[in-house]
Amino acid sequence: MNLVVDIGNSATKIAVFQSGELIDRTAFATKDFFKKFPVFFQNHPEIEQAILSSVVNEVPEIEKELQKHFELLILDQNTNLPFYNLYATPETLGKDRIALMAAAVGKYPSQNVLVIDAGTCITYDFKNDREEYLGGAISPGLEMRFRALNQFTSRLPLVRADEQEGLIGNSTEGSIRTGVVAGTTMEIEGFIDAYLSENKNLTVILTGGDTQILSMRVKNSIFANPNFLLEGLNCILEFNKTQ
Ligand SMILES: Nc1ncnc2c1ncn2[C@@H]1O[C@H](COP(=O)(O)OP(=O)(O)O)[C@@H](O)[C@H]1O
Ligand SMILES: CC(C)(COP(=O)(O)O)[C@@H](O)C(=O)NCCC(=O)O
Repeated sequence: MNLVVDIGNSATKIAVFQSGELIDRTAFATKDFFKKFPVFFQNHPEIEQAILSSVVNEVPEIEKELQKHFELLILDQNTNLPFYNLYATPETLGKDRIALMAAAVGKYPSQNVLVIDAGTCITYDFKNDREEYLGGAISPGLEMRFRALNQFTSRLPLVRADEQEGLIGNSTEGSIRTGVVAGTTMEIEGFIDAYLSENKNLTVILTGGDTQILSMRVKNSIFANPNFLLEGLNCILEFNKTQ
């Protein structure tokens, strides 16, 4: 059994995989790790190996805690990967983006794949049918857009996404929701259309904390999979067992 740990900028996600299948997962604020992890671990004493991916700066205490219990692979720029990394600055590439590309290779080998991760930021990552990772894009996530409008103005309230928003917002809150949620949806559709125009056979995955709200709105054909990153971490762990 494998444990995978993904520390993002908003939340920590942990999951257990058995024979390639995700059998349990949980998510919590990273500051609660030492409260939440022991409870989760108690239910899975069979875990032997673990992988950790983090995009936040300091997690030595979490690393130590995991190393106490498991053989731990810390994902970094030197980890063996099942794809060719052509990013110009691999040393600064987010570990979460590496995991997403590993999932793309593991689940869609020999295909062009665009992975859109709607988390704190929205990342776009592309690998081609020769298993080459080329890069993509980084833009602000939904929560970040809502908070930026509130923080950088005097009069705009902090708004949250709601069930739906129209094309024409007819109130301050409605206008913000349209700008943020419909605007992000159009951004995503625009990126997908642009990638499609250059890559005829393209598989598109949407993942991250805002998968649900955005997958309901995006018109293009996509696979919504909120666990894609966790699955990629498991692929990397398995890949390194066989090296
Ligand atoms: N209950 C929730 N708590 C925090 N964020 C949430 C929640 N539900 C949805 N979200 C959205 O999910 C995003 C975080 O997604 P996630 O994939 O966990 O991000 P990260 O990997 O960057 O930590 C937030 O920016 C927010 O828009
Ligand atoms: C772009 C990110 C902040 C996304 O983080 P997330 O929204 O998943 O928490 C992260 O992948 C990161 O810190 N990247 C480093 C820069 C790069 O990938 O080039």
